[in-house]
Amino acid sequence: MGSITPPELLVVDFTKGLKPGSPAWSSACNDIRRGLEYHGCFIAIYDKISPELDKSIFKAADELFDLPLELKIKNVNEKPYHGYVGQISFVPLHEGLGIDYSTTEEGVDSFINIMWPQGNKSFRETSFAFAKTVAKLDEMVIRMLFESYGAEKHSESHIDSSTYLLRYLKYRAPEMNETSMAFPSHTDKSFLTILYQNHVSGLEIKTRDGVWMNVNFPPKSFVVMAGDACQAWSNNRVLSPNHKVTLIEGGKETRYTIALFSFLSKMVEVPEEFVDDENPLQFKPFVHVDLLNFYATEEGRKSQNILKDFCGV
Ligand SMILES: O=C(O)CCC(=O)C(=O)O
Ligand SMILES: [Fe+2]
Repeated sequence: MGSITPPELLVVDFTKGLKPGSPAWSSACNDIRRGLEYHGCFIAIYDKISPELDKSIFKAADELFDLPLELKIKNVNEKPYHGYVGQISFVPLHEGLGIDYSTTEEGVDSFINIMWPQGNKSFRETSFAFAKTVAKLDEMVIRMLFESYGAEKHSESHIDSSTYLLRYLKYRAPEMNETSMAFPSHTDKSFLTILYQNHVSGLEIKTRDGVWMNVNFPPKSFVVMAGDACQAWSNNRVLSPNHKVTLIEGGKETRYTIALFSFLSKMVEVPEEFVDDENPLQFKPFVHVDLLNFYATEEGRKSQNILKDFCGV
């Protein structure tokens, strides 16, 4: 696919009220699919985050990371990479916390009960509103991606079985002589990941040609990225791209990213639409959290091709 990779990330504009069946809808479906196949991600222009919510989500991030470490480490989850991450010697700039089931009141409340037992109304409302709003974008992308593969009959049950992990991610500016590598190269284990950043850039993705590309977020934009589960679902058509975060050396500002990761509570399996004589089935059905559990093992972490090693036919 190398030679036909477009040099820039595709941009899909969701602000024009895409009507299902309209020519603009079909062309957006096509761009979503091309974006996820070529680069494994695309830029979504989506204006449903109001200026107030934009302000309050980064204020919420400040407030959260300012909590004492003893409290932050209480953000634990039996699912790997869902809770507190930080204090890692080779990733010194990074800290993250996760709210599982963030589009449900119970999910947000159980996080708040640990961090602020006395309650925190503004953090609660901000996190919940942000997660719900971005989950709507996730749903739209799923519908459009499935439709572009003629697999639309599977989108409703997929959306019904999606759960959303909201992660607050912080990368402090490097000090003198400190690494500017803020988060090492990896692929996400989610189905989709949707990223929203403050004004500090740093995300890079690796193209199919193996070239690292800086990602710039235009105003009101998100990066929608495929995770390994989406690559498996698509029988390897979609790319789950390697990506990393690098801060500018000498930069003084903190990068915040608010990320929404979608996971499936039903089996991840390749729909029959992807399989024929020319495209034999490549992956066995699997339980999504088992992919995370595999990645948490030494074998999984060392794997150069996690899908093949975990669920390859
Ligand atoms: O901060 C970012 O832009 C990327 C975060 C990321 O890749 C992750 O948490 O998986
Ligand atoms: Fe990631």
